[in-house]
Amino acid sequence: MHAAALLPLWATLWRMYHNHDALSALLHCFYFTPQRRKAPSPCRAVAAPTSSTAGPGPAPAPAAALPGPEAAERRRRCRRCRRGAVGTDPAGCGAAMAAMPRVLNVNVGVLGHIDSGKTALARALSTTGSTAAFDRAPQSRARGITLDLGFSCFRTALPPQLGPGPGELQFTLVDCPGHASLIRTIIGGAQIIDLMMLVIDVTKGMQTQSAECLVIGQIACQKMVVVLNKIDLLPEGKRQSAIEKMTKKMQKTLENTKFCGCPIVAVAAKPGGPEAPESENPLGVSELIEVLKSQAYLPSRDPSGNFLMAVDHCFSIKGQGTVMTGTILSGSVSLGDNVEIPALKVTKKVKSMQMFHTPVTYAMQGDRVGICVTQFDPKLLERGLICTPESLHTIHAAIISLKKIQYFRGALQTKAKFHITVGHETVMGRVMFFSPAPADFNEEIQENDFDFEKDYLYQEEYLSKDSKSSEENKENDQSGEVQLPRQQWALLEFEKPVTCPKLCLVIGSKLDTDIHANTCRLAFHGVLLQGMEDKNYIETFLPKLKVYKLKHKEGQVERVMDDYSVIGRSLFKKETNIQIFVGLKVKLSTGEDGVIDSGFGQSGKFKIRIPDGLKPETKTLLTAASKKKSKAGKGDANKEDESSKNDSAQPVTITLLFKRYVFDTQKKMIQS
Ligand SMILES: Nc1nc2c(ncn2[C@@H]2O[C@H](COP(=O)(O)OP(=O)(O)OP(=O)(O)O)[C@@H](O)[C@H]2O)c(=O)[nH]1
Ligand SMILES: [Mg+2]
Repeated sequence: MHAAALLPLWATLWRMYHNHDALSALLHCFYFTPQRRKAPSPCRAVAAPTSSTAGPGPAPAPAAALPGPEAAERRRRCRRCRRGAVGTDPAGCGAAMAAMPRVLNVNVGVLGHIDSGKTALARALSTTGSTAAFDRAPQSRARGITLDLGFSCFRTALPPQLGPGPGELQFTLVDCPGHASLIRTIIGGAQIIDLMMLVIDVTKGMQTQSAECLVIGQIACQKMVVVLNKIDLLPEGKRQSAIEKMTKKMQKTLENTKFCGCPIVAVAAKPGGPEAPESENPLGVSELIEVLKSQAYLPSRDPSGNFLMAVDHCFSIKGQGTVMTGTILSGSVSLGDNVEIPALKVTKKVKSMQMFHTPVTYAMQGDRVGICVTQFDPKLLERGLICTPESLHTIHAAIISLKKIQYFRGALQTKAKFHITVGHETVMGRVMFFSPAPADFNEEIQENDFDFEKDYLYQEEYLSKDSKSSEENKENDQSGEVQLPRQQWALLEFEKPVTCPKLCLVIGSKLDTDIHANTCRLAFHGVLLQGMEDKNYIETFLPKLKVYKLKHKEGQVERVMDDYSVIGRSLFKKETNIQIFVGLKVKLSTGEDGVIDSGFGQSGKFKIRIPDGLKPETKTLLTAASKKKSKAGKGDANKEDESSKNDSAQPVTITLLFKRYVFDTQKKMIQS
């Protein structure tokens, strides 16, 4: 056909390209299933999420139903992706995107004990690696271990569970270090993954850091695949039976975890070890890829909220600017947006972006993206967070909701210091644990809120089945059962301020424990509910926190004064200012209610008023005791003192109960 004859057709297609509805109509004819073909124009009614990043969460509202600015924003985004950025559909134009070859991205963490072969496995699986992947950094090479997160990827065809249509699935592998001292980096890595591979050296089985990685996975990750590596080291004749034995062992280990029943795959990522030639083919890798495909899911992604990205690499490109690569943890980012580097208090405009080596104008939660800015020295930021300006807060203290990690052997005691990972930073911090008031032990868990109106009970230690106060509680409980609250909290006070998003993950650990001790260093995990930005939070913020200690004092009735008053002792010290206790209610062991009336004498004794009067039997009891005492004391002045010191000699005890709020500057005593 003559080229000139093609011109009208080309002009039509060009017009269609600039007319969203017409283009989708054309694409529908080629690609869509009958059900989808019925979908209305994508700009007016948004189809179910279909992009690389949209998840199975609630379907977005039709743009028409949205308030003015939001609908306008949708249309604006639609125009952008129509320009052809593959896999960048920001939930605005689902139908058009569904027709394009999609690239779905799933982030897979590679975690495990040191030397289990994580990097070898990442290398065996990947087709592309970032500059720092596969231990290419000089420091890593010199030490022969992974020192930082390494990123690499490979692509496969879309597995059936990820929907119909043309497309590819990209697995981004996040190779974590295994060395115990690098656990902070491992925690950071685990927070950006959707799926975890726990690499186990098949000749060794679970090791200390495999267990720690499993704990981190339980906290931060939804799905897991166990990879038994180095099967080439098993004697060929016994290989299969050894693999089966280890598989059973692992199944048992995982029985009580959320990964119970997860797939277990045997491989040799680098048969023959370091000296073997590169040409030696890994074993079991294609089976592993099939298992990974079967486990892949569309993680729930949300473009709303503030933009936050974990930057793992920063470099300059001559003539372009500085590129920061990383994973978007929340929200979304568009060309021209301002982003802040909070650690440096610097704000820059996004000049260009790339995803999967393709220029894009928009990216959202879960995407791996390179963001280019100008006039920024890459040496200033090797790793860290970037975000919507002023969306992160720098805090000196925080209230978190927390749970003890069951494998942590020590007690969690108030005033103890822990290494606290808040989001992506780790600092030392002191903790104070508190629980609901006993009447509220069974209250529903408040996931993302903290109620400052309520009263909370101070705890010397986190309450668990084996904690000291639980033991006491068990003794006092008639059924002998430990009563534990459904939710507990802690106040964290940091040694230096940390910058973090709201509601971020918090992990408390004892990283100073000997790394050769076979013990879990991770102590608790939780969610940050309230950060305190004011440096003077002790004066300005803490008084709002109504955590109380329950004070319990006991003394004895010394003698009866009259039908409506008794003298008490042994409740206060000689030097106590009894005046501040005047008016507080007490209870006698014989059942009468009393009120502290005044001090009595100089030795800490006091007078109690009994508004309803003493019972006759109490009077008899006390009079008999006084007679006995005075008989015993006759002729020996010291003996009265002796007997008054002997508590069991006194038949009637006095109990004083009151609350004192820990952060009340006036130290008021409160009784209900
Ligand atoms: N024989 C054999 N050796 C392997 C295999 N996979 C890894 N290795 C060797 O095990 C050693 C450790 O491998 P790496 O991949 O660096 O282990 P790693 O888990 O990444 O180590 P860290 O990141 O430092 O914790 C290297 O000498 C590898 O060559 C395997 O399948 N078979
Ligand atoms: Mg490694």
